[in-house]
Amino acid sequence: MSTSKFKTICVFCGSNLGKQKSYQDVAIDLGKELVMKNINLLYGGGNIGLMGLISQTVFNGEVKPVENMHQRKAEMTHNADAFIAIPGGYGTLEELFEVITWAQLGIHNKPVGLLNSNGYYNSLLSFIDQAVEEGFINPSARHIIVCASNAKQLIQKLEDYYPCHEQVSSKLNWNYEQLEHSEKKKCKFNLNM
Ligand SMILES: C/C(=C\CNc1ncnc2c1ncn2[C@@H]1O[C@H](COP(=O)(O)O)[C@@H](O)[C@H]1O)CO
Repeated sequence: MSTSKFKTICVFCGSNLGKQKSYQDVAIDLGKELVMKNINLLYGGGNIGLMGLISQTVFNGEVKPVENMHQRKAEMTHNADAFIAIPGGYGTLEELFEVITWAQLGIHNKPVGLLNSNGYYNSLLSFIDQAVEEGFINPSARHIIVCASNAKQLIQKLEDYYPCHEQVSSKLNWNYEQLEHSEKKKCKFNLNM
């Protein structure tokens, strides 16, 4: 069993299974990768859809009852070392954008990964690029999202990204352009820019 920089990763994922088997495969693959790297899974708590699949793959773990959605999200954000979104619907998107927004505001400095299985998130990523082009998303904040098409690669990227991420967010509140040259170089490498 290998180890990771992350003790706990929070996964946002669909309460539906999706129409293609590849979406189910990605939930199972991510679950296996977490087990292999000895990383705890934190997730919404439902036993349906991709949520159910990933939790069955990882464990029959502790269930912590919460009062409401807000408390659940606060617990998830507080207790995770990193976040990963896999395919899902409105709930998944809402959770993903919330942690991105909080990273942008400097509320947390935990890495955020997007598991773009089967190109599921291609159109979302194109939209975000358009929002950057149109001046609504800061180019430095575009790089809050770390993408990969498989679980192993994504966790590796998030681990590589970790020190650089802390540098960017704590020193400069995500203003990449103001980084020292040496820091920029390191970020370019880590963020695949
Ligand atoms: C209470 C039960 C099922 C109700 N469904 C959910 N339970 C827990 N978490 C959920 C549930 N539905 C959505 N979520 C959260 O949103 C994400 C999935 O939403 P999507 O719209 O399907 O993308 C997921 O990450 C959850 O955190 C009985 O178990």
